[in-house]
Amino acid sequence: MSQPTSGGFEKTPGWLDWYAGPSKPKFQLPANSVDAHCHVFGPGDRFPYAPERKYTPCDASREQLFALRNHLGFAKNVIVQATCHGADNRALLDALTHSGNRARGVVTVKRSVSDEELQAMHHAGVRGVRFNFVKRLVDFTPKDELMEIAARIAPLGWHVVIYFEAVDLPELWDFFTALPTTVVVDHMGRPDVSKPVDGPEFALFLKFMREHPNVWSKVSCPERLSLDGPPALDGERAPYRDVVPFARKVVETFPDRVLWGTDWPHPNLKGHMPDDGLLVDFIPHIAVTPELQRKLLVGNPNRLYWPEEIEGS
Ligand SMILES: O=C(O)/C=C(\CC(=O)C(=O)O)C(=O)O
Repeated sequence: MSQPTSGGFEKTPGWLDWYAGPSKPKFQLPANSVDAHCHVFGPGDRFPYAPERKYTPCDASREQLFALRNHLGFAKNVIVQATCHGADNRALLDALTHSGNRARGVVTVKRSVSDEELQAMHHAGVRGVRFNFVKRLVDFTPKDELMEIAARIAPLGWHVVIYFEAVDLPELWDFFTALPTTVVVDHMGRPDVSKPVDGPEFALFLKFMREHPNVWSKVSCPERLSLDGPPALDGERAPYRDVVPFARKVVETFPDRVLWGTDWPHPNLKGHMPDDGLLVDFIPHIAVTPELQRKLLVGNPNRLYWPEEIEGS
């Protein structure tokens, strides 16, 4: 079924819509599990896509996200601002305020954001800002602007989410290691999984995490990182084998600093659109014991995004 893009927008040619009718996962998520990386897109007629965007997606509303959450068995979501909405966080904030305290957010802001706006975002459930360094997705923002934003959100107890590709880590190292907050890396810093897991490129990423205890990683997006699949489709029980050693290494080396998310609605995939139920079934391949699974899906995300519930318990 083709998904619409409302508001007079036209999807980027070749756009793959999110997968309607995902399977029910066989892996039963532990109680209070968090999908810690997902997005909402529009709908374009209510929340227009940003003029500076590099792609136009199909709509993916909060109602559809929350239906997927319930279908897969997650209790909560962390909604991350995607670049197609630029620094206009209204779709995300609308989703948070309609989540019944079951969603937190990570926004994109400019240095012109006011303290009052930051406070209002905090009240809505925002707990982080995202700095995106993937060149096909964003125009360059000067590092001094980003550092200024990091300094302003630090007193709110927020963290910084960073998105970059593995080859760019050396150049970004000094900036990342100077950030004054918890730092959460999207998708393990996008390793090139054709390279060895014990080779120098991934060793640098592991060193980044080992030497900086404030750095966390999402071990998400095997469907984005995999080079030879097979895709999580048509009941495939062992997808994305080439990503498993990388994600397992991070989960087992840093069990208290890893997060997992679906990345629904999976922007910019080219080859296939995964069945999100089968993506959940990927989790036990990378977190192989119940204890690792509980940390990845429950303990870590709740500590970062809902600490008040843990303190109050
Ligand atoms: O969904 C993701 O995490 C990855 C994205 C999209 C994105 O980050 C964005 O648009 O902000 C990608 O690699 O195209």
